[in-house]
Formats: sequence, C-alpha cells, structure tokens
Amino acid sequence: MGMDGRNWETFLLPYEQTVEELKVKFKTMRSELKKREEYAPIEFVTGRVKRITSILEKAERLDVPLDNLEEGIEDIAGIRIMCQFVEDIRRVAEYIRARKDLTVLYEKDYITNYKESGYRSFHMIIRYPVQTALEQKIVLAEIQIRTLAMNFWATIEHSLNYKYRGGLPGDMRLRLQKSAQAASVLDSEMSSIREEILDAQKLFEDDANIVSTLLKTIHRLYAYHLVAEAVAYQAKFGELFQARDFEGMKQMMAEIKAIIASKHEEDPEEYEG
Ligand SMILES: Nc1nc2c(ncn2[C@@H]2O[C@H](COP(=O)(O)OP(=O)(O)OP(=O)(O)O)[C@@H](O)[C@H]2O)c(=O)[nH]1
Ligand SMILES: Nc1ncnc2c1ncn2[C@@H]1O[C@H](COP(=O)(O)OP(=O)(O)OP(=O)(O)O)[C@@H](O)[C@H]1O
Repeated sequence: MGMDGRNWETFLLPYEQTVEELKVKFKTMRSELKKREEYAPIEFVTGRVKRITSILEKAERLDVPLDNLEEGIEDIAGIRIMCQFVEDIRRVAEYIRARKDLTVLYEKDYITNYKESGYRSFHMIIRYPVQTALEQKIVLAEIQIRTLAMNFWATIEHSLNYKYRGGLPGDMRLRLQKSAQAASVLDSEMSSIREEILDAQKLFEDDANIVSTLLKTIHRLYAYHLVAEAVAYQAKFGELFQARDFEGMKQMMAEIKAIIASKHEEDPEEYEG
C-alpha cells in the first residue's frame, strides 16, 4: 500500500522529533564550546521538517516510490548550522563525525566543488536513532553546514528560484553566479582578517609574557647578592615599560641571564636549587 493511504501526520512525527532534538544538541554544542574556548565555531542553528508538497515533488523528481520515502528522501528532517568562517565548517564536521548519538552516512562537499548555480555548503547525511513513544526508529537527516555569506547567497537564490519555479532567466543566473563568487571572496577576506586578529592576539600574549618573565629574572639577581644591579635594572625596566619597548626588554633579559650565568661559573655550588 502506498504512502497516500497512510497517515502523514504520524509519518512526520519522528522527523519532527529528530529536528527538535538535533536543534537542541547543536545549540548546546555552541554554548558549550563558547564557554570552553571563548569562541564558538557555530554562529546559529536552524531546522525544519520538509513540507508534504515538497516531499511529494522531490519524490516525483527523483523517482522515489511513495512507500520508500524514508530511504529515498534524505532531507525530510533538515538541520542547518551557520558559521562565521570557512575554517569553522571543518571543525564542526569533525565534531559531528565524533558523535556517538548519530552516524554519518555520507558527506557532500559543495565548498571545494561548488555547484553550477554557485551554491556552496558542506552537507552530511546522517542516521539518527529517535525514540518515539512506541519504538526506536532510525531516520535519515540532512545537516547543512555553511558560512553566513554562503547562507545569505543560498537564501536569496532559493527564494528567486521559487519565484521563477526553477526557470531563472539567463542574465539572472549569471548575476547569481557572480554574486556567489563575491560571497566566496568575502569568506576568504574574512578568513585572512581572522588570521591577522589571531596573530595580534598572540603577539599581545607574547609581550605580556616578556614582562612577567623579565620581572622574575630581575628578582633572581637578589639571590645572587647583586642588589645594586637589581635596583638599576628595575629602574631601567620602568623606563622600557613606559615606552612599551619590548625589544629593549628582550635585550635586558639577555644581559641579566649572562650575568647570572657568569656568577654560576664563579661559584656553581652556592646557587643550586
Ligand atoms: N539555494 C540553493 N540550495 C541548494 C542548491 N543546491 C542544493 N541546495 C540545497 O542542498 C540540498 C541538497 O541538495 P543536493 O546535494 O543537490 O542533493 P539532492 O537533494 O539529491 O538534490 P536536489 O535537491 O535535486 O538538488 C537541497 O535540498 C537544497 O536545500 C542550490 O543551487 N541553491
Ligand atoms: N537542512 C536544512 N536545514 C534547515 N533548513 C533547510 C534545510 N534544507 C532546506 N531548508 C529550508 O527549508 C525550506 C524549504 O525547503 P525545501 O525542503 O522545500 O527545499 P530544498 O531543500 O531547498 O530543495 P529540495 O526539495 O530540492 O530538497 C527552505 O527555506 C530551505 O532553505
């Protein structure tokens, strides 16, 4: 007996539950990663159950018999994960592959191989065990992972395609391809800016480290009874810090280390420990 005779409402129930559960899980992943590493590779998460008309149209287009919708249509349950940067997409995919509550059936990388329309996204088709009131069912679901720029483009393109019912005029298609290119450039630009921001943060971290190790090194001079030197270096440090002269601090560090090393040579026994 075909799908037509069955109850759509109960057919869609496990998919609705799947979408709700996956949304919660990925939103939780977002907040957890944000707490752990001060930066979340996930910007936001959406999900939807495919509408009946859209399921029927797709079944017709892909020649899927109505009694095989569960296996034939892979995106009845769909989740979408938006990221700020292209690099985040790989990370999120890694986290998904490592999960124990789902299995990845296959992946489609439309970022390396974007579609002719200009569409870019990373797709994962998963098997998800969902516990209903009566039984455990394993359903297929689609996870789309994309940047904000990819999502912007795909949203506009989707609505235009819907408006023209797939028959986009040639010039429109060309302009969409061009804007997909522009979105891709935008993603690359943002990635390189991100690298620079991370470098700047690292530099700041390094400078902060120089200050603390230099102050500790100056303090060690007291252990070698070099009180006058310690006081002089402390004063010089004050000047260097005022000028934020980190190169000067590195030189000072080298000088003090040389002094300490020569003291060691004079009398290695005295200063151990
Ligand atoms: N906006 C937009 N979305 C797309 C495009 N191509 C694919 N998608 C999205 O990605 C999903 C999966 O597409 P595909 O990987 O091509 O797989 P499919 O479902 O077998 O094929 P089609 O639905 O026939 O494209 C679609 O259901 C859309 O949500 C595109 O050109 N533009
Ligand atoms: N995996 C997904 N997660 C969240 N939203 C999605 C997902 N896939 C599609 N959508 C959105 O659901 C709405 C309805 O899309 P629909 O499922 O009818 O078509 P589609 O997935 O774009 O195309 P197709 O029928 O070819 O699979 C659109 O706004 C679409 O952007």
